[in-house]
Amino acid sequence: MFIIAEKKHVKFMYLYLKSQRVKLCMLLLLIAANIFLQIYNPQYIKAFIDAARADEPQSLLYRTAFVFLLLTVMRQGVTIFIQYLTSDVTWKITNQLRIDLTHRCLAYDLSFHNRYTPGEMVDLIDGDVGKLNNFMSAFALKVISNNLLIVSVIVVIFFIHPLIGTVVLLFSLLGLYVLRRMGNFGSNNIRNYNGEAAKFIGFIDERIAGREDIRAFRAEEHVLGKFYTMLRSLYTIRKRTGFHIASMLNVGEIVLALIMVSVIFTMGIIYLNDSSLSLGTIFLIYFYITILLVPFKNLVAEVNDLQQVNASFLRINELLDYENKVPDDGTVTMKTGPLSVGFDKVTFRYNEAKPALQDISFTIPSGRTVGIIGRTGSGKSTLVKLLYRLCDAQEGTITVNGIDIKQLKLSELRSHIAIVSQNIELFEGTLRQNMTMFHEDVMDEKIWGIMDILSMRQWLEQLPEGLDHKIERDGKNLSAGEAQLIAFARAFIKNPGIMIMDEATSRIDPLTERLIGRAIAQLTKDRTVLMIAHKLSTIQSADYILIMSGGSLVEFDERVKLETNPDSVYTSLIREGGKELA
Ligand SMILES: Nc1ncnc2c1ncn2[C@@H]1O[C@H](COP(=O)(O)OP(=O)(O)OP(=O)(O)O)[C@@H](O)[C@H]1O
Repeated sequence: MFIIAEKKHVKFMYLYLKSQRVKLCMLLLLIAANIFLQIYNPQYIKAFIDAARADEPQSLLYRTAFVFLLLTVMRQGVTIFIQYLTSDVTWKITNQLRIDLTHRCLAYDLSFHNRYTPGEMVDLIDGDVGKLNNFMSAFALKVISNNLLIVSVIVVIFFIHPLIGTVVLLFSLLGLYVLRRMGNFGSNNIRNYNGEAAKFIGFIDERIAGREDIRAFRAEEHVLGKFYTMLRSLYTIRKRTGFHIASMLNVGEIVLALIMVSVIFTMGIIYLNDSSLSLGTIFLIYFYITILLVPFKNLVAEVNDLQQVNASFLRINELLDYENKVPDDGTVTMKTGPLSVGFDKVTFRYNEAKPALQDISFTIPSGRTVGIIGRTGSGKSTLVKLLYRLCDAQEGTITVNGIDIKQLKLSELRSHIAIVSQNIELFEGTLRQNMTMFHEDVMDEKIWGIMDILSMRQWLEQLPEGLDHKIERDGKNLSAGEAQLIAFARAFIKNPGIMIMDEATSRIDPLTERLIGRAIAQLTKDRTVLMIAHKLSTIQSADYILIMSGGSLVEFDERVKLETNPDSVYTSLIREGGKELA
């Protein structure tokens, strides 16, 4: 009845609290000891006052005062230990939650990533979990202690004087009822605020990442205008929320004041006058009621915290409950080496709009290279996204080595595929870590061998720290071409059965492109390769040609056959001198 936390929070926390049950039991024992000391200690004040009024020997007074002090110090010791244990447990739990959320963000499909910007995800994993951490740290100390303390104090007052106990109980119930009602009221406001705040962070994140284009195309005015509009909307919601919190705190204070006035000043004076209670006992009741006021005030503040945390809970739950459209329930494994790839009547839509891919069917035999061409937006990248299951097709089947890719565990499928694209992501770390993607078991000799194939030895040798060369965040201290060569090195190290090259040489100058032509030939040897290209010259030695247009497959056949067929789209492209397709 007194507990203000909601059932779903308790259930959610239980899932994470389970792993810390031993420490939690210790925590509960310590809280009980703390409350016992808090309730028991004032008895020595009563004993002291009554002994002083009864002219008891001074030694008894000293002894009573000493025990009171000793118990007070003990209580402080227990409180410090509770605080230590609480933060230890909550950090462990919330760190686990952070790991779970990050893991899910990485695992979720493309439509999830369409919905959340990176900034929003950061705000959720860091901001919302941080709020949860603060709440959970306070939970043991405030919610559990306060509720237990309220119950204990009321029970003790009841034993001292049943009528005063009943009045205190009634006021407490009224106060808690009001708090509960108000608690449900504000969480929508706070949820709105948090959602808008996350969007705002996402907006700043995106615009700062694009600062070079913003400056180059003089879009500062638009950015500042949007910044201002978003801040205004945040301010309006915050003002509404602030008013709600302030009014709630005031109502709490009024209820508390009512208890004070009616119980202590009225009833206390009456019973003192008719001598049915001693001064020590009246002081004891006064002391207990002042103890009671503290948890009450805390609970008022807690309702506010709880609203904040309720909104965070909702957002975290939304992320945890997201139905991943790429379920990872396959079990089949595959041999290593080149693997055939088949699409059978595949249709895929990103949203309700026109399908990005429609009724696509083709088979690439293992170890062969297919050059994929088509105009911008024709669906080439979507094709490969489906192959490594960034999203799943709504219709049709995709197979690798004759196995439906949904029957393979995601990690198994992806371990057989490497991608070299024009947008390589580099991470803060060493060159070695960026090439091996943090796999520490890759030997340096292997990396140097790959550098030779990519004609990068000279470049690497002139770096003072060699493979330990520090790459700055986003690879800022590398040129776009160097970054792309690192992407090639990654693919060589992974040594996959299927290679995807999405405009892989677009950022490399023609001389380097020629130099690494040999490397590409080696990289594509004994593998199945899907090579997306905008230039016909890039795919002139491919085994197969696949031409896309508006999400449909226009042509798929062996290159040699298409070249000798005067009616093929491929030959017409060559005839038109269509070296550039996009
Ligand atoms: N994440 C996404 N959400 C919604 N629609 C998308 C998404 N990615 C691509 N599309 C749409 O799907 C269609 C095919 O896009 P896709 O990126 O596959 O084309 P592409 O042939 O690879 O183009 P390009 O040569 O420019 O890279 C386009 O109309 C595009 O607008």
